[in-house]
Amino acid sequence: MTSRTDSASTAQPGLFGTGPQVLADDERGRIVYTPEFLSAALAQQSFVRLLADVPWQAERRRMYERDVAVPRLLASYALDGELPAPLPQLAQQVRDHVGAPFTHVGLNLYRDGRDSVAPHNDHLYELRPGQPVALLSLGATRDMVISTKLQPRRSLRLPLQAGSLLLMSHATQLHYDHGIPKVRDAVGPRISLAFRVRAAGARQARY
Ligand SMILES: O=C(O)CCC(=O)C(=O)O
Ligand SMILES: [Fe+2]
Repeated sequence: MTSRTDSASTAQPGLFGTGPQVLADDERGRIVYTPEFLSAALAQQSFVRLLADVPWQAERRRMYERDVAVPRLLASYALDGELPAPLPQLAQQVRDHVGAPFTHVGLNLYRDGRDSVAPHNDHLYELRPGQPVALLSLGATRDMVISTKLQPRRSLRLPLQAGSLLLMSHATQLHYDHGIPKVRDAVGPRISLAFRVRAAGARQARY
């Protein structure tokens, strides 16, 4: 059995264009990357405002019977409540583009290359069945690794650029893990916005 690591740039000849790039589209789900979803100016302004204005929280989680610091800062909002600028505008733009009734946004702040998110799928009990997750990236480019859970193995390493939107269908949360690995090289801060349709009665999202 061979294991294949596609660099998205070799797998997708059109990656350097600005239109949507379909990275996967089969029974294991659909993954679409849109590099310049936001204008460079809106991406930069949004990054600066959110970095300054969001009440970023450090959290600890219980893992393997130990309390460990989550290696990034977090915030989350219900989209029908009070939101710091420019979240309402960004949420509307994502909703209009994707056509999904997003209810919540989870924000991640990766302060530098030591911050990360371990490979995971988003918690299914918090997602309305059939609805996608949309990730908007701001600030420094960080790679996301997206790998199938089972054979046949497929793994993508995708640089998530400022202003890009990554759309993952609901099925991808069943069949793939995604994560942002730590990097050794100096890298500036990055913010991601994860738009989700919360299942009725779901408690606070963790991923
Ligand atoms: O920062 C990202 O782009 C990914 C974040 C993520 O996977 C999550 O919040 O569940
Ligand atoms: Fe996630």
